[in-house]
Parts: sequence; structure tokens; C-alpha cells
Amino acid sequence: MTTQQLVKEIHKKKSFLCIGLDVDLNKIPQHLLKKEDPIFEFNKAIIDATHHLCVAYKPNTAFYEAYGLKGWKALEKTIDYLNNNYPDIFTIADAKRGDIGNTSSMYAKAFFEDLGFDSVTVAPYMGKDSVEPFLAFKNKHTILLALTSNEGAYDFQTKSIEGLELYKTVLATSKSWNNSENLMYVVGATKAEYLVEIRQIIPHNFLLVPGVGAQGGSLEDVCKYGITKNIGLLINSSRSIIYASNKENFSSEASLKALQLQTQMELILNQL
Ligand SMILES: O=C(O)c1cc(=O)[nH]c(=O)n1[C@@H]1O[C@H](COP(=O)(O)O)[C@@H](O)[C@H]1O
Repeated sequence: MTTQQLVKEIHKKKSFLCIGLDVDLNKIPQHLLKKEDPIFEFNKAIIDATHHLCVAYKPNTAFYEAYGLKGWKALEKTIDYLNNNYPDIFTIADAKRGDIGNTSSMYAKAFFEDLGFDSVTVAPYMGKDSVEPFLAFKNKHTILLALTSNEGAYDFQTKSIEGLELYKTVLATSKSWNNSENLMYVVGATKAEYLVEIRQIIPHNFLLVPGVGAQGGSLEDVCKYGITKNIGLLINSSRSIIYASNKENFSSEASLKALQLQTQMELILNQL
């Protein structure tokens, strides 16, 4: 999907919500455990109940890899289900990959070609040659970790090296890489106040912003500091939506939670 198509969808749905599909078999409704593929059944029900309220889904691959072959199969069925039934949805493989060039090429092939995701999250710390193989794919997006939502972000990312905080170096340097128009960046909602300076370095790129919901980030603050003319934000929430209930009505409860966020987003979009 192109960035222009994503922006069009945001305006059509009045939403820039991304729903995280972080499936934990200990948290999903018990009755689903009797099904042959409980992870896929859970995702399918959540997707069918929420697709009109969001523009993106983000399965975090850890939650699938943890269940071995069965988990990977469920991931494959989920992305196929999205691509076949909801082709206008932007899909994010949250895999946080990145390695020497030839290995990164294989990761890119796995997520963009084999699975057919629109984007993948990538750690920047092995540098240019570890990221450019992802950027080489046309109309696919590489979402580089810039300033993450967790406490550990202060261990390295905000530390200055040669007078510049590491996350700013990541933003400024990656702009010069080949096909950098395919870059998006992760900035945690818990670090909203940093968005003012971040937008000075990257005024236009889309940001994937996790941390609204269970991690306590504020949607209003993220929008206040981070929204652009083209919106430029995908706000992710995982647990607060998908685990709204573990009863039979889990998907309609998830839909209500998604609607609350979408309604806030619609108000913000109407005020632009
Ligand atoms: O890359 C991510 O998506 C990510 C980056 C980050 O800085 N913080 C962060 O929470 N995430 C992911 O976003 C999701 C957040 O989930 P909830 O806290 O349940 O909404 C998880 O899949 C995290 O791995």
C-alpha cells in the first residue's frame, strides 16, 4: 500500500487507529481454545468486529513465534485473511528485525514477499546496510525504532553521542539512506513531549505510536505535538482493545473500545 492510499483511508474512516493483534492463549476466551486454531479464530473475530474503525493491524510476531509452527501458521492465516478480505487495511509485522545486509534481505523477503505485509518494524542499531535491504521494496514500509515507549528507552536512545541524542541521530541519519521515502518511525505515546523536536527533524514521515491504553500514553498529547498535514500518525493499542472482555461477547466489547478511540480521532480530525 502506498502512503497516499493510507492517508486516503484515514480520511475515509476518520481514524488513524492501529489495532495490535498480540494474542496470548492465556487471555483469550476459553471457548475458543476448543477450536482447531484458536489464535486465528480470535483474530478473525476481532478483525471482523473492528475493521471499519481502524486503518491498520499490527500482529507482534513474538506472540506467534511463542507457539511454534502452530503460531506461525496462525500468523500466515491472519495476514492472508486481511489481504483477501480487507485489502485497504495497512498491515504491520511487528518483528523488530535488522541484521547484516544479506540476512536483512531474507527478513524483508519473509515479511514483504512470503507473508505479504505492507510494513515491518526494524531496529536501527546495525546501521545503513542492515536497513536498506528492507527499503529496497517498492510500496513497502520500514518502521524504524526511534524513541520507544518503554522505560529502557532512556538507557541508550536519549543519551547524547557527539552532542546529539541517539534517537535524533537515528532520525537524521536514516533520512539520507537509499529509498528513505519508505521509512516510518516508532515513537512511544509515553514520550509525546519529544514529538515537537522529532517533527523538526522528520516533518512528514508517518509515525507508529504504540503505548496508548495499557501503557498509559495520551492520544491527545500525541496528536497535539505529532500530527501533520497528512496526519502522519498511526496510533496503536493492543491489550486495551483485544482483551476488553474474555467472555463470549469479546469481539463486540473490543469493537466498543476501538470505537471510543476512533471517536476521539474523528473529533481531532474535524478540528484540523
Ligand atoms: O514497535 C512497537 O510496536 C512497539 C514499540 C514500542 O516502543 N513500544 C511498544 O509497546 N511496541 C509494541 O506495541 C504493542 C503495545 O501493546 P499494548 O501496550 O498492549 O497496547 C506491543 O506489541 C509492543 O511490542
